[in-house]
Amino acid sequence: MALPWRTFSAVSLITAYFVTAGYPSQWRILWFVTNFLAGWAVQLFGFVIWRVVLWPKLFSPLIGLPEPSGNSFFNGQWKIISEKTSGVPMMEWVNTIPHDGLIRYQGLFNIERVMPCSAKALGEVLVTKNYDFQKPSQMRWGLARILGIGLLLAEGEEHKFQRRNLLPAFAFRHVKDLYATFWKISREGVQVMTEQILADAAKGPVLDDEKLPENTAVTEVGNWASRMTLDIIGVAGLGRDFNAIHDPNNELNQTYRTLLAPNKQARILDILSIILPGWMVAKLPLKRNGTVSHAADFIRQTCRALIEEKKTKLAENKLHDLDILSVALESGAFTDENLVDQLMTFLAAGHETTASAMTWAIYMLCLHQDVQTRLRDEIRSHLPSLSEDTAEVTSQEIDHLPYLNAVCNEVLRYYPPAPLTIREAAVDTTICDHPIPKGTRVIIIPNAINRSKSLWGEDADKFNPDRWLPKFEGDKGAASGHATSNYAFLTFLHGPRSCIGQGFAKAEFACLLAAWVGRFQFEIRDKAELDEKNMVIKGGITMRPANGLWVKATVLDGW
Ligand code: HEM
Repeated sequence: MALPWRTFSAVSLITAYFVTAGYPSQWRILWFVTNFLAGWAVQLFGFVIWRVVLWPKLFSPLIGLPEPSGNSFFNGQWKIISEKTSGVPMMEWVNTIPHDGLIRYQGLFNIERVMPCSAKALGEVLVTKNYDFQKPSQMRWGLARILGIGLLLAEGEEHKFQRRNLLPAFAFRHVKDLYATFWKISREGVQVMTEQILADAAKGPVLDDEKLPENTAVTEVGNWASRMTLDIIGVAGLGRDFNAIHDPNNELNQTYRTLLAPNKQARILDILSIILPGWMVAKLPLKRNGTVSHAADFIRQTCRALIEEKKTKLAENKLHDLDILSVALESGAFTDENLVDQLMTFLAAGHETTASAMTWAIYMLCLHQDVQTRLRDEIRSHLPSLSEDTAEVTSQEIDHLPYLNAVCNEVLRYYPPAPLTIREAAVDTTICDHPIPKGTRVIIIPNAINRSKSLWGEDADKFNPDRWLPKFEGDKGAASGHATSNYAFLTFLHGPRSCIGQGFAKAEFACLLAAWVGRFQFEIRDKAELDEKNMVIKGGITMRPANGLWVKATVLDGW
């Protein structure tokens, strides 16, 4: 729906030129400007009538696809979409609107969106016709400032090249050697968290006149999770300890917190980018644009310095590190600037997502105390105590804890950290034989698909880690949570644009969760949040509790 401002300007210029050609020279500039503006206004009016009314209501080939009822005349379902968390209205639509794999809905200015909902439709968009569907240029512009044009934002041949050359760094044979690092940093994080909780508990553990049990304090877990995942991606991804665990004021940590904090101006810029080109939005004189530029410069500089360090080591033949950057650097496939873009991508894509998963895991364990106890029993009886400073864990030990993996998978299904993602048809194409015109927005919504009853069964809406455990010897369905298709679990997407860091993230998440649950007992601070409907969620690229997740954490003895 981006405004064709170049065409409008060209047509207005040409029209104004010819219309005013015979005017006396003293009036000519005034009439030229008036004609130019009038030309723009007429075209804009025509464009709005065509795009907002005529196309979506009378001409679009998408008319006739199942859609939610109660559209507003000009803004479709925008009110409900903007009020609720990303993907939440679609969670209801996917289960209540009868469909053959596609649902159409309209957003702001009736812009049409298509949501693939069946395994066949998702398979076409994500795998067989993957390169027919690209990330919209407006979205790429916005994100490229913080992520660089790394793997996440590259398209077509450039994407294929980058993916091929980065895949070895994320292969299991490589990631399995990183488990020891994940465990070491998880243990370090839990030690610092333990000290803080015991210190707060010693100050007088009182919450709204309620006396807390011994060794218990109130803490916000999202912040701890972000600091630990930032240090993990630092060491295991880039070979640098950012020290965010020990220093909450660490500049990189603060930079990401500022970028990701809910912000009115950021929301305005997002909405403007629906109609204006990305570069124009980035130049608007708003404070938020300055903050983003400043943050992006700092992140870019940090990444550049890291690459310089590694290159020096490589030149001196001293590069034997296991981190992802070292493997990518040794491949020799990337220029320095391209590596900077990749690092910026790994930093952002690789820490907030796992921190979101950790936050939702703790929330779910607060709501399901039986799951928390059962998980702790498994962890304490199979993994070395955190007090053993030199104890290491291997991929074998972590990957063979059935309940730990079941809980991790169920959290990732139930609260996917990236709730939705957007594609745009780059050519006229089809999904499930239905024509999809070039430019159509296709919205892939893990938040909705992961809870689709037609794919998961009637209990799709229930948090139940047991669905990931075998029901009998040799039960192959356990690996996919007993869903009817692999496409039912969309948390990391599928196909050539699926999350390249999936194996890394799952291992990191399992290590962190095991260390936290082995050491602490968690209870929700605000009892109202025991009802999920009362949990206010901040949507966006990743999904988190809007006001943080505040819990009562008790340091437990004996492990
Ligand atoms: C629980 C944690 C994570 C989740 C839920 C997650 C989810 C996703 C999703 C949904 C995508 C596809 C986005 C799109 O195409 O619109 C993606 C892509 C990507 N992720 Fe992750 N991610 C996680 C962790 C990580 C980690 C730890 C790394 C790096 C170390 C990483 C690196 C990437 C990269 C580079 C891409 C782009 C892949 C491509 O386009 O070829 N992610 N991730």
